[in-house]
Amino acid sequence: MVVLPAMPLGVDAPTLSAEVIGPNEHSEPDAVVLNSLSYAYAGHRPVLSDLSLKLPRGSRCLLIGANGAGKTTLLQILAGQYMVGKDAVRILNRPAFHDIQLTSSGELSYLGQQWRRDVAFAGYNVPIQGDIAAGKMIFGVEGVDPDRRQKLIDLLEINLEWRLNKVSDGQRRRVQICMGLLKPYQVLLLDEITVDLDVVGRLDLLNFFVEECEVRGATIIYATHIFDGLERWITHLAYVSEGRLQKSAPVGEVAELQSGRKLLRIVEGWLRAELEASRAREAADPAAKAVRPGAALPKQAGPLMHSKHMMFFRG
Ligand SMILES: Nc1ncnc2c1ncn2[C@@H]1O[C@H](COP(=O)(O)OP(=O)(O)OP(=O)(O)O)[C@@H](O)[C@H]1O
Repeated sequence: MVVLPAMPLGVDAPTLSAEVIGPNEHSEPDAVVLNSLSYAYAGHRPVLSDLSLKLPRGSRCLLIGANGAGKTTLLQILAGQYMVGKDAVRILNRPAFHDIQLTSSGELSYLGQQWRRDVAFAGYNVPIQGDIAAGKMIFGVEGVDPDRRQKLIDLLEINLEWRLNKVSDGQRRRVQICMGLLKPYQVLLLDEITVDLDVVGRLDLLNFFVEECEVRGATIIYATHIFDGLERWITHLAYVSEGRLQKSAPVGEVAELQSGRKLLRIVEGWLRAELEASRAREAADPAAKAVRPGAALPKQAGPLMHSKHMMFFRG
């Protein structure tokens, strides 16, 4: 079945002409599955508790939560950087941590905080502060489809002569994004990657992601605090609060999102309600602060530490 693409951001009419595929149109297993995932850092209370989620291929999921809610932690777990049970996190029906091929092949790509300092590509991190030409970095990646590479260079308006130690933050970020997208990933995890881009660059990139999902069936999870232009971009939403997934659903099933209100205002309402509830709880019982998700455990509370979860980190 052919499904018309979502209307690209910033333009008035659909521009994709290729045959496209929407979420749920594939017979393959879900691209991302969480089964009662819980996670605690060493010496801390669980930051994530009992998270379950299913994202079909082709979906674009917005990951929402207040500062410290656990978005980065969740993306890093999905990226296979922390060891969790083989069934707790399945990417393309494979265990995220244990199946090293997922990242080394580029099928699973994570553009996150470490990546904002370096370039993470197919599991390797390359420092990006040196006096290197953008073209040398981009063309240095082997096994890349030349058409895809040129498309990304054009899309991101990259000048191949740029010296990476002498460009602006936004220009450097464009090169990083290009590097991260060169291989045709199946699952892409984005942690606040568009903060430095100007509005046109950001909207063009978001439209490119729509095409990636609808034409290739790629799946994207995007954690951000910038909601401009995302109302028509997202297909699914996941809201993390108090260590749990408070909402996770296709956008069509989230009543507030059908109201026509700006996403910014809707999320503001959720986060303000969360903050007020937390303040009220802690005013009634000051000890509640000590049991917040992710709070440090008292030193003598060794038996509570979930140390078997925390011994392995793949940076
Ligand atoms: N290495 C660590 N050791 C212990 N606690 C950590 C570690 N990294 C993060 N945390 C804690 O885990 C919680 C979740 O952090 P995380 O970075 O995942 O949140 P976030 O939702 O991405 O926040 P933000 O929106 O500010 O980026 C926070 O309380 C944080 O202090």
